[in-house]
Amino acid sequence: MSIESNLLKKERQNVTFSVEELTNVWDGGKEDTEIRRKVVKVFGDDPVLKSPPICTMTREERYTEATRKCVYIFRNMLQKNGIYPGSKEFEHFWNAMPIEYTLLIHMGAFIPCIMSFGSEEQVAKWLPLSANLNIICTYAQTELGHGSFLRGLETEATFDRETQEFVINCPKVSSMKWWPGDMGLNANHALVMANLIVGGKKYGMHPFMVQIRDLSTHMPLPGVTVGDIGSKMGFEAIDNGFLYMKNVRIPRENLLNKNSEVKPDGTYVKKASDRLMYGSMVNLRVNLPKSQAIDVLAKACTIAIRYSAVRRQGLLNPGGAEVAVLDYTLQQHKLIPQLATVYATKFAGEGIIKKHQAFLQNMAKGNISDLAEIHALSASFKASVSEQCTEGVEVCRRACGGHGYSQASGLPHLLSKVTPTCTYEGENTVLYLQTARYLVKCAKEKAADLPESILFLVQPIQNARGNITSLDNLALYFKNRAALCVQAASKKVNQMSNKGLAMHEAWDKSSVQLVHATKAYVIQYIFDAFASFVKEVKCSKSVKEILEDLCCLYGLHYINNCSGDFLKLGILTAHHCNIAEEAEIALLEKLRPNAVGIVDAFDFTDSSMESCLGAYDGNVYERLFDMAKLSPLNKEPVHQASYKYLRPYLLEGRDILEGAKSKL
Ligand SMILES: CCC/C=C/C(=O)SCCNC(=O)CCNC(=O)[C@H](O)C(C)(C)COP(=O)([O-])OP(=O)([O-])OC[C@H]1O[C@@H](n2cnc3c(N)ncnc32)[C@H](O)[C@@H]1OP(=O)([O-])[O-]
Ligand SMILES: Cc1cc2nc3c(=O)[nH]c(=O)nc-3n(C[C@H](O)[C@H](O)[C@H](O)COP(=O)(O)OP(=O)(O)OC[C@H]3O[C@@H](n4cnc5c(N)ncnc54)[C@H](O)[C@@H]3O)c2cc1C
Repeated sequence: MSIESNLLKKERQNVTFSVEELTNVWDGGKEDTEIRRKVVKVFGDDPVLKSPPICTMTREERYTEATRKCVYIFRNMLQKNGIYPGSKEFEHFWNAMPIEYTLLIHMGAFIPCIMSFGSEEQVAKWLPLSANLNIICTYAQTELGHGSFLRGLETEATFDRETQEFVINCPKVSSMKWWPGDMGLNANHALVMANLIVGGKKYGMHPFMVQIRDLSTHMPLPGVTVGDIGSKMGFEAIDNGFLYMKNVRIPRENLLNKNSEVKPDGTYVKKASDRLMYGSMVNLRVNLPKSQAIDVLAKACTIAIRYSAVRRQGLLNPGGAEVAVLDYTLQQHKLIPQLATVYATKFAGEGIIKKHQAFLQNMAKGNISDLAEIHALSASFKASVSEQCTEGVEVCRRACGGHGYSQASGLPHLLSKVTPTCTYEGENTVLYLQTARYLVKCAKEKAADLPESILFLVQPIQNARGNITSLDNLALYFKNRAALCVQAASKKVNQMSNKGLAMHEAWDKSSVQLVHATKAYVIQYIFDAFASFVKEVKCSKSVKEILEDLCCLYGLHYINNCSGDFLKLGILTAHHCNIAEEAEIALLEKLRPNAVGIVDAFDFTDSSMESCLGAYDGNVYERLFDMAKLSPLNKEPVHQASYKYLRPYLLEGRDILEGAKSKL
């Protein structure tokens, strides 16, 4: 056993709580852990799902492998193993997916969209086809020229009464669809968001099913230009695409018409609120953060903490032995708060998923009164989580020194996976501003008219009592700060408008404060949700203590990073800030011996991380060397390029050196 493996073994011997129990808490119960492990094993044992490490493949190979595996999973594997929609196993299969997969937009965005936008007949037609991969469909909303401002989308769907068809057109280059996943190469259909035009009148954005490729040859249909947008910062396996449509005709029935319809005579019938058009985005903002951001940070923490426990560099005691870098307070200060972020966002996110499910049930009964709240909450939650996780993964990557820059560490892949979560599903700034609109409105309401999650905005500020680092007091500081920030931002909008600025100008001039206030609001939500979870969760004392410490650390780390704000608003004094700083450092020291145990509790398999630094056995140096040997550049002992371009000069060098030798 290598020295490094031994070091990790010792770390595990010193853990003071049951790792298995924390895994159960993380999964939502013992039964869930068992089911997740069963599904992960099915995937892990299947030889068809084996591929070379992603860092040894070209983009084309990665796309090909990811598509091959996905088709196998969705057409054969799930069925063969009884993993059906609605089953507990099905809930866990995304956790077990290979490190790269395609068809996420088809399965994760298009299918929910067809359910929320399609009539019963349309769902009956398209759902079985898409579930069986008989059609592959993308969600084509963003255009080259517009992504955030949806009213600016340019693609048109004009009703032709004569032929009972819609004619789909991208009038300009900037109007072509750009970015949708699965669109460039795999999709033969697109759910196109286009401006509906009937009899010269514009009705705004509507969803249309458009066939873009021939079903037998897979060639683009007449009027369709489609392809891959090229290499990006990450997402190498995914065929994010462009789609340029010129006079593409589709039948009238292809307008997804659950919420609105065009009758054969051209009458437009609106059946539900326009806002429901945005429902698909709320769905993704609620559901994607866990798999695309929180789990990604959890993996980065696993890699960085295991590696930091075996990486020895420098001395803590003069004359003593070299120490693991995790023993430095500064390394703990970088990494352990990231663990707290993983826990806080995961459990807060679960609360939002539940709220969204309740909203969907009410919506099915025709009640959408909670839409504004769930939109505001999901928009700011997605923005905050994506930001926190992206920053966290980069902290983890840099905390691994030089090896963190190597693809073999797995960290660059995780960083490039999490970074676009700040952009897709709504650019973060734009989403914060959406929530700000809601908060400013709520701040003017009476308590009786507000949902519980927002009541604190209009209630009197309460003073903290007792230990300033108790979870109750921390929750109070976050609430007070959010309330004061929202009030200050609203006041600024009003002052600007009272000075004679038009409302949109007043809004723009106050937007820095508005976004700041929204961030304060969503952090208080996340902290409060995590603290409530920690209080209520049923588990042993030792696991509870870990969760309480992580929750407290989440709060203190945040407060210490923006203590100026708490001081400025009069919520904390300089004395409080000093106590908070010392309390954070004490918590780091307390959590340090359990850090490896806490990441072990995430229970990631080595194959789900593909990291030489983060594998369970800690054998980092052998793994790095083995991976380097697999580099395609090392296939031959002499690379053709060095031989071809360098050899003439090397020969000169040889002659000079040998000449010098003969003169000696
Ligand atoms: C794996 C990767 C997958 C990636 C996939 C993608 O990226 S797919 C592409 C992802 N792309 C994006 O995510 C694009 C991001 N852009 C957008 O979502 C919208 O264009 C916008 C919301 C920014 C503005 O839209 P706008 O200018 O048309 O609207 P407005 O500001 O005038 O507001 C009108 C009213 O509607 C309300 N309302 C708005 N949204 C929602 C909602 N979801 N629910 C409920 N309500 C909502 C809003 O609060 C306001 O209410 P108020 O105050 O009047 O009572
Ligand atoms: C990996 C990836 C996958 C994607 N997948 C899909 C997909 O499957 N389907 C799909 O339809 N789209 C997809 N997209 C597109 C994505 O949804 C858009 O890129 C996103 O909505 C942002 O829009 P934009 O690119 O137009 O940015 P812009 O809106 O042009 O943003 C540029 C800058 O302007 C700022 N800005 C914009 N509006 C305002 C405002 N009102 N106030 C202040 N600042 C503002 C933004 O904050 C940002 O700093 C994907 C994108 C990526 C990166």
